Amino acid sequence: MLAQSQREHIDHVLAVSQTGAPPSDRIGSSWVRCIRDYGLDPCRPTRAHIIEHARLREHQDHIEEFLGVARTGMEQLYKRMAGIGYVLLLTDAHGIAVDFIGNDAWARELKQSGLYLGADWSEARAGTCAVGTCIVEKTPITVHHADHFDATHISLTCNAAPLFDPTGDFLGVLDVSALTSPSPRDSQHLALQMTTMFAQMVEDANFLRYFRDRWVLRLGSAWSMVDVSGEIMLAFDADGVIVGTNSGARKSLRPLRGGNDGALVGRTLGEIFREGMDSIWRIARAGFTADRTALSTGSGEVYYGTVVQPRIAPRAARSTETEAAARAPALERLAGDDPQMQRLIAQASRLVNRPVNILVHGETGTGKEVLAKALHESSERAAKPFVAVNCAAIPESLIESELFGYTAGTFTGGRSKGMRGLIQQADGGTLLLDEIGDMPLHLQTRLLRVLAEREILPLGAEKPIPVNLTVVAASHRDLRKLIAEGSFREDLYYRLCGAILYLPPLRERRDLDYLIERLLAAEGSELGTNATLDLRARHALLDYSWPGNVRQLRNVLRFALAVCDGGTITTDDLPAELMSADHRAPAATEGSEATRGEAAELEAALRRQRWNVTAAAVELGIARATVYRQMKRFGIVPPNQL
Ligand SMILES: Nc1ncnc2c1ncn2[C@@H]1O[C@H](COP(=O)(O)OP(=O)(O)OP(=O)(O)O)[C@@H](O)[C@H]1O
Repeated sequence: MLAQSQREHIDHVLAVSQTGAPPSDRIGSSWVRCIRDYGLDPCRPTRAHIIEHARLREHQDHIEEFLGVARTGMEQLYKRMAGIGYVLLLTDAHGIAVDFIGNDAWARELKQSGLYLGADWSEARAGTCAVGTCIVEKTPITVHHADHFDATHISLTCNAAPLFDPTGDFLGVLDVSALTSPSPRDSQHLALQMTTMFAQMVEDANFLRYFRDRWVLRLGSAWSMVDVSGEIMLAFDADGVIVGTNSGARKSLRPLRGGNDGALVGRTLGEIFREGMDSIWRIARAGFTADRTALSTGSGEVYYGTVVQPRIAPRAARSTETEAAARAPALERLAGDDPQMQRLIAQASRLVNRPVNILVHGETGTGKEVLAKALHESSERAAKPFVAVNCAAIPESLIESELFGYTAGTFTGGRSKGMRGLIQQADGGTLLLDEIGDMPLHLQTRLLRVLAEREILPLGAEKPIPVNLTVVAASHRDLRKLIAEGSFREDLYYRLCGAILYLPPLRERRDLDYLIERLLAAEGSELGTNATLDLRARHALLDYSWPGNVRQLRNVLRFALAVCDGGTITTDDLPAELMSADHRAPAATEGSEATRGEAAELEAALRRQRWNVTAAAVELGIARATVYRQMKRFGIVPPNQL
């Protein structure tokens, strides 16, 4: 039976929803959304929905590392709010309560009202509520008593503030709620302020954890408060380039020149503050005890700054000349005179021997493994092992034992003896995890532990074994997209990408000539022959769009060297594909985009099927002959034939 107050509430919601609400009325707009967009019916009040334990675990797993940081903040906040009857919820971006602190004495009532672990407070499920509406609006909000859409919730009062991750992506919501409260909305003013303040503190703690290997410039408008509550935080590298910003920085800072787009990452601190980099290094050197230096922005704001030092100090900033001298030959050899590659080599040189994990991103065949190897060879770990694991090539059922190893007796039959896993084999050196996007979710969790704890537990073992390695992960897929789809763990992504290196596709490189010469010499010496290209053949190579990137170029040259007559490669020695107008480099827009997609899809299927052409043909639903034809067209060669 509905109470009189609930019936009146339903009539009110229906009336507002029919007349509509101005956009400035966040509660009314949400009511309209509930009916029009989510098809919720105010006449059918529904109890809070608590998801089952296994699903809750999945939601928690996705933001495991963040949960640890948030918990500390929540405990501090709870100490202040418990005495006045509030409980705390932390939800993920979907509105699922992944952490909760409340008074056990009211556990039953809290669970019934949905102020509990596992409750689904998305707007689409629960109607207008602090968490759900905060997720839509992305600003702090109080949803008090009859502001709620669903008549079941009108005795609750809830205050919510959004949480963003260090790259500015929405992460979840901090919520402070009570089962009962005084009627005036104003009674919630302080609770909302506290919620917003602690959300900011949790976000900033997460930011400092994430950028613990970087310098972080903290700024505040009050001189004496900067150390304890820097409102603005900017993480930067040895060149003063901004690599991360907190919400405060994104809200308040703009570049001195060149626009209002607010994008700060990638710019230097000198482009934001009038004082330039020298002042900032002075603050960094001075440490906590010395005077804070004032920094002013383009809009005339003055902030006081302090610099948080990296956990392990990266090398000090270097001038461009010493930088060039410091470049390692193994990295230098990767490219000729191409601006994108030169930038990448400079960036990679700075990463050598730094305690950061590196993520290499690039299309298939662009040289991700070659780059990882060059990083390894340039490092002080060069004499130690370099182990490359292709996560897409190992069948899912074997990845775990291959990576982590197993003790004797774990398996029977051929594998009864026990084996050191690939991670352990890379101990002291570098582990390349190629096609990391293909790693199954449950192994991502185990890998995360290896990276966090620096130890592994082989299958069947009782005690973990310490490991010391540099991890380079590589992918041709957009990992952020995989995170959004739920197939890649966000916390693992953050662990892996201490730095991201983007390898350009071959069609964008201006050093094709250099690569042709290098590969021709390398392949020639391997085949015990040498040959030069005639003019037409060289033009054909230079004009082609190379959907299979450097790998395809290498295969084409190897083939040409093997078949050419009399030490000269002519167009007759090149695949017909290179002469077709479809693949001329200037036309490398939409058409070749599709072609590259095809090449990548074909290669991925072949890897999944361990280069069994028949199985790949079945998977793709095409004839075997077509697979062979396309392999030839894209220059895809099985590893054992390279
Ligand atoms: N800079 C380079 N110089 C010489 N050869 C290169 C270079 N980059 C790539 N190659 C050659 O191209 C081929 C593909 O390189 P690699 O395996 O590193 O690419 P990848 O991006 O890791 O490919 P995938 O995405 O398929 O794993 C290899 O045969 C490699 O030797």
